[in-house]
Amino acid sequence: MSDAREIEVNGLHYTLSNALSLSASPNSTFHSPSGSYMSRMTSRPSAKQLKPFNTQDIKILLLENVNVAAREILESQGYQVEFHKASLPEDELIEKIRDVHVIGIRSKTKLSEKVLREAKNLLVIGCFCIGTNQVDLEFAAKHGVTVFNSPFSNSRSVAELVIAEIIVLARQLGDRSNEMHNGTWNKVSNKCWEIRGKTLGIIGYGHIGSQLSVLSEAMGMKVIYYDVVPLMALGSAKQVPTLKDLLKQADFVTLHVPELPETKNLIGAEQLSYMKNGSYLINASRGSVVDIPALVEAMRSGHIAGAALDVYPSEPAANGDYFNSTLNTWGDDLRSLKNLILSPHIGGSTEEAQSAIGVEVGEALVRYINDGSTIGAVNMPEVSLRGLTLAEENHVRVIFIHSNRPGVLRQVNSILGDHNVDKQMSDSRGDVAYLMADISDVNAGDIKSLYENLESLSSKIMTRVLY
Ligand SMILES: NC(=O)C1=CN([C@@H]2O[C@H](COP(=O)(O)OP(=O)(O)OC[C@H]3O[C@@H](n4cnc5c(N)ncnc54)[C@H](O)[C@@H]3O)[C@@H](O)[C@H]2O)C=CC1
Ligand SMILES: O=C(O)C(=O)COP(=O)(O)O
Repeated sequence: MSDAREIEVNGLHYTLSNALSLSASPNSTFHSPSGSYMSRMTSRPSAKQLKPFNTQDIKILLLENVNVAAREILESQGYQVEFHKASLPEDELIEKIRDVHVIGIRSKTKLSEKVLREAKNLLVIGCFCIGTNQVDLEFAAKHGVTVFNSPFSNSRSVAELVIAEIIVLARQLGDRSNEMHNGTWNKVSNKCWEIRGKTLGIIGYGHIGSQLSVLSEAMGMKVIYYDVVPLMALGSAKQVPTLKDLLKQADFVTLHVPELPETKNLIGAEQLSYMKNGSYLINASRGSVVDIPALVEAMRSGHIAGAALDVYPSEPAANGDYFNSTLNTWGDDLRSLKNLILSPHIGGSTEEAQSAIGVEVGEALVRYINDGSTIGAVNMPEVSLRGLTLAEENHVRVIFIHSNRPGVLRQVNSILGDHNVDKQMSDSRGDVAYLMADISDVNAGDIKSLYENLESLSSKIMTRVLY
């Protein structure tokens, strides 16, 4: 087209001629992944695929062996995807994050303020896991960077691991297996128990805790739980009013809380002392939740008969010979204990969980990049508009992320007001607001001025124009 011009937005070359040419003939590399739940929910035969910019330009960095399902979804959109098996050291991460529009991580990569400050082109973060404690969510939101996670796709895998650990601890199976590997036959029943009729105390009755509740009752356990909010008991489980009540009654205590300032060392020497003599502790939540030196003492004294740890205050960034005393000073103390199961943060590491997470977060990223939808975001208001249709030519979708303060909508509407505003939705979360508007009668030249006028508002955090 004769009026083809380029502007640069977040380091992306934005070809204005596409605004008109794309509505009739969507780019062949630009389609929703087939089988997508959301696309089945939202697409109509005449739905128009919005195009934010030249998709070849979208640079995505995937770390920590994010599942191949996600890579396929992102590559099928024409985005440039760089994949790494491990997490990156901070200096390398900073170097790489400067250049990318999207980053996909799991639980290891720390996206701190220091790292995010360098991420000048970043639009969106995908946490291909449940936990989002590794990301400075507030800093990201204040800089217009939306964060998605997968809230429950690995919950079942964690619950199943914990079921296995309860039985392995009750039967001292880890020790017996180690002995056999070393050539020792040691047939004992002393302090080996059935789990039937024993009490499981679940701390944190969310997605994982409640799933575990159902599974453990099916095996004949009694379930009590403690949570900071009142929650409906599943089956015959009972919520107890205090953590101390739970610790005093449970034979097995298992932790399923997020990493928060309030959950740091939630289980320390005092809490361990409330636990029943000969009881067991399981932690597959976050390493910061248990005071490990206190646990070592409680196990050495025999007060705690066994424990399973899947998570640690410091975890290696990659697989290999790294779980040594340089990483955690108490490493050797742990290794010397009997009936202690140590696993390398594998609670969510199953084929089923990883591929489901890959699809879920991969699709959320595509919807955000292409349509601006924040449904499922953990740090932004959730906003979405129905898609544009092919019949709606010369329409653009404007996304304006801004400081949540009085008067902004009036200013935005006076900028959009020269066009017909077909749909508009806005919502806020704390200090940040997210506005989406579909406007019609927009020609290629208008896009640049729309963009520039919105960018000039002092409330602006980020402007995107999709067309
Ligand atoms: N080991 C692994 O591979 C995995 C570990 N996780 C960890 O498990 C955690 C829990 O996961 P979900 O069950 O999906 O989370 P969730 O958000 O569904 O449930 C967490 C529950 O903990 C409760 N809670 C928060 N603070 C509490 C406190 N101080 N005391 C008692 N209860 C409190 C909340 O009210 C909520 O009901 C995640 O945040 C993540 O850190 C999650 C997946 C895999
Ligand atoms: O989902 C979570 O929060 C987990 O802890 C699992 O993390 P991972 O994907 O194994 O790094």
